[in-house]
Amino acid sequence: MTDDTDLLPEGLEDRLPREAATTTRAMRSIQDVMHGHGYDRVLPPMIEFEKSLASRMAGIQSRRMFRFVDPSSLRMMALRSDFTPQIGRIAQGRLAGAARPLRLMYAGQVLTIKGDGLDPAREKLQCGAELIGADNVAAAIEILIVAIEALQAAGARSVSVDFTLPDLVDTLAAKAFPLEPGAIEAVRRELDTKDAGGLRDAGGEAYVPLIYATGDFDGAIEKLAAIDAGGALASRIAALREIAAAIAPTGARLTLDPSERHGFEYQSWFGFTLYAEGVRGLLGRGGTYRIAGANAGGEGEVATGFSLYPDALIDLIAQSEPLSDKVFLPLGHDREVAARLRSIGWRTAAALSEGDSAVSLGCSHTLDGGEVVALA
Ligand SMILES: N[C@@H](Cc1c[nH]c[nH+]1)C(=O)O
Repeated sequence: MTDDTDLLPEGLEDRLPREAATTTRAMRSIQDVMHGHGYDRVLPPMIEFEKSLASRMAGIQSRRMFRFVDPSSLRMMALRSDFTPQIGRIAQGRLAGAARPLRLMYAGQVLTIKGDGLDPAREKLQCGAELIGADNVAAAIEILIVAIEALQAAGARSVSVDFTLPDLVDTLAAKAFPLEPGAIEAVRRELDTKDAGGLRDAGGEAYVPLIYATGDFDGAIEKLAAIDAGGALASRIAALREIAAAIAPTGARLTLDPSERHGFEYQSWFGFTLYAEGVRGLLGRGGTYRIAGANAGGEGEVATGFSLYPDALIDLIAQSEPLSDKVFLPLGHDREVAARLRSIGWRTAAALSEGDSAVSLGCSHTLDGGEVVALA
């Protein structure tokens, strides 16, 4: 019998021991990589003022955040839907005086009111790293290498990286391919759907070749370079080539979709999406951006970072990860021997009554006269 009190709302779920064990292992592997590259972990709260989450970077929408009035302060609060604005707040707040570049990392859960596209999950694991004070090619290369290594350490196979230029339309519209102010949104929309006819109708004829500059990086970047935008894209193309060459040794497959902007709410000149073989949907996203703050100047402080969303990867690999061994401790066992076993890495499960056995407690081994013996 299941009654209402046993149900969870749509898009929320429990992870049972097997998946939870893989979650712990994968999150640890990811954090070990970020930590190894010099990133320090910070732990922001789950909830904060809506304003500070939504105003830190241009383009953030609080529409998808769970929001409510704080009964105590009577101010509008929100549950975090993304760690990055919180890291920005910390970097611009208590760590405003810390030396730059500042390397911070985070891991935890984020929540949104609605799932994203085909993915109904409203709560997700998110972990990532932010490099604050730099948004140049060197920063982009470091961030990408850390992200790819972290995914590989978590167990992802055949990682692929899709590059994008999040502010491409703004850059081109500024001079090379001018657009009526009212046409910019329409051109962005038609580029999203890759509709050449719609683009022409919206007055964006010059933007049509962008639709075809997609696919495998080497071919697509040639096509992008062939678009004569009066030099407006030259430095970006050179930067993308440099980044691609630098991350080639990771073995990740590279693609380019210069006008892709889904999920890139606040990124600036450089953005990327991460995928892996067998994993449905994206595994991560990142890029360059600016953080607003009283000390950051009118333009904001530059930064580069990435976020991983490892849930789908965990679901894929949990079934094939061996459960760790466990030693059954019979009634009356020697507690010192058991403590010594744990200190060298064994897990133990002790009998509480005569009825408990190695099998009923799910053990792989048993302690027999001071010796660890594998169950037949
Ligand atoms: N937080 C962004 C990715 C990102 C991190 N840093 C810069 N961009 C996201 O989840 O989409």
